[in-house]
Amino acid sequence: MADIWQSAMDHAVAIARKAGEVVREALRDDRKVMTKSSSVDLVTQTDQRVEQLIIQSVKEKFPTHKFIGEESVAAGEACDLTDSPTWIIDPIDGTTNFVHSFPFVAVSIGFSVNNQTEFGVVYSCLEDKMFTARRGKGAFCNGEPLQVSDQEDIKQSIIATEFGSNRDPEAVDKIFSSLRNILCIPVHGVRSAGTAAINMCLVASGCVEAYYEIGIHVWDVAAGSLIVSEAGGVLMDVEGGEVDLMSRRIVAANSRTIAERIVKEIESFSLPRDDAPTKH
Ligand SMILES: O=P([O-])([O-])O[C@@H]1[C@H](O)[C@H](O)[C@@H](O)[C@H](O)[C@H]1O
Ligand SMILES: [Mg+2]
Ligand SMILES: [Mg+2]
Repeated sequence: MADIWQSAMDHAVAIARKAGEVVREALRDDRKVMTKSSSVDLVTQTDQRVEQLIIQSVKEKFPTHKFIGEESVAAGEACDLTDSPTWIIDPIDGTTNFVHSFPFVAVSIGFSVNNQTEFGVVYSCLEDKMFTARRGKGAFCNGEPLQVSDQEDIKQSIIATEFGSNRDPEAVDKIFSSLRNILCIPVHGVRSAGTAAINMCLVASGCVEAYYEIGIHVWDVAAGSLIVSEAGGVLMDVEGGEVDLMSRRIVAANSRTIAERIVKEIESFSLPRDDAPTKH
């Protein structure tokens, strides 16, 4: 049977590549930096321009589809995930990297129907790596199949995490306490790419055993989650239950063993959900 979402996925790949060109060009120019929720939550005109480019081109081709876009939500639109086909867009994942020319920046596009992610596309613009996954059909990087690491020993593992843009001292204490616990297991190392989407693609590629973070948003991880699971990995909440993409927290790992081991060391906390009715 033909795959009914194949043309949407092809479109996502084409538009992510185009968006990546815009990002690469913008890196050559001066970047005017603005802030959103705090002085360290950055946004540029390129984030906004790329999001509009993606939304406009999808609207032309799929006029009934819905959107959750990082910059549209920042501008006051609702973050509602219904059963309708919905494109979940992070136009630049790694805006702080982009601002500083730190060379990991991604365009992330997830596509959800009936609350299930059907495909995910993460384009790592500066590495020119196109990560894709279609539900039930595997994950790929530039067309080559991806497979998570088979390392089950946490002491032989590299773990990725991020500090995010939360500077609330209580939250920062918990973030550092989790990091300390994990480092002292001890693990081989801890890494931060500066983008949730690329961290997840590193899990899918087998370069790091796990990635966890509290503070992400649905657009950071919608595409990456499918890429991880289709590469054979697992997703979990930081307290060990089922992952909830609206809950702002995630563990993505090569295996249940590594995910559960990390969960034991994380000092969890909660943030307002992305779909909280009072948030916007
Ligand atoms: O704002 P943005 O650059 O799209 O996304 C951020 C990046 O993925 C960062 O690595 C992560 O720590 C934050 O939690 C995200 O919000
Ligand atoms: Mg992001
Ligand atoms: Mg972004």
